[in-house]
Amino acid sequence: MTAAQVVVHPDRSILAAAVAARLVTTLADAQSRHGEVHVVLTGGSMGTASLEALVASPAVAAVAWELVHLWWGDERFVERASADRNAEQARRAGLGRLHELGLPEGNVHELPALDDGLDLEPAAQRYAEELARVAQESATSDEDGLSLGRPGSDGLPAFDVVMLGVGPDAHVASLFPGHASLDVADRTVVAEPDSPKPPPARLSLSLRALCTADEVWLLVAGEDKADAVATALGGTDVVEAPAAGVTGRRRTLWLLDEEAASRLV
Ligand SMILES: O=C1O[C@H](COP(=O)(O)O)[C@@H](O)[C@H](O)[C@H]1O
Repeated sequence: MTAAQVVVHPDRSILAAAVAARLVTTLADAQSRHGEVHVVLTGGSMGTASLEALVASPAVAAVAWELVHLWWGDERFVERASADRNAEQARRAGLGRLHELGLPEGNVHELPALDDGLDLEPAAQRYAEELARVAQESATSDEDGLSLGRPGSDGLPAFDVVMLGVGPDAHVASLFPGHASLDVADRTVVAEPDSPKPPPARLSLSLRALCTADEVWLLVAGEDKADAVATALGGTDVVEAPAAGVTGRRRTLWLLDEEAASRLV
């Protein structure tokens, strides 16, 4: 477990630009060490704003997008084309630009949607299988004995960066305060049938899965999140503030705007 580091930016648009710049640098750096990289995206206000800033930045072309895999930390279990879906919001934020730069369609790993014809639990299982399949492939050597990427652990690819938004109730991904999904330690993907924030049916990476990343970045802007930030960083229990329980193996970064940081002491 790593101690949290806090970086505060003046406002949400500078925060989004700073996240985009940090992502480009972190991925280019990671690629110089091990080629293939795995990033977990977040939905929500800051996830979308950061993606918009990323695709608008000339520096985005510094990443070898053909070697990037994108995952989602959580998803709303609604129809694929619904504007409620984090993946659809990412498409609307300009994900297509990354495909123009070489990101293969097959490297964008969306969580299952309602119209895939699965119930919630089997849908969670299907994403767990997708994670395990790609983890296995990444660890496999080609004919020259070179592996494409790094071996992951426990059915997961080696996540370089996990990005997470934080709700006003201190939820992350679709892990909500007091919910049973927080206790799941034996699965990488959990089903949440009763989210207090609509829509109710959701899928989420488990807390254990999120914490396998090299770097976890919590992206938070706005005065309405100030209490959640202060509570999570103040040492509150994970059951009360799920955001308090997510840490990266090498780094845990809280990237805030001044409003979100306003109640930190
Ligand atoms: O429901 C969700 O909420 C969080 C935070 O969203 P925000 O709009 O309040 O920033 C988000 O990170 C998560 O992915 C999403 O499903």
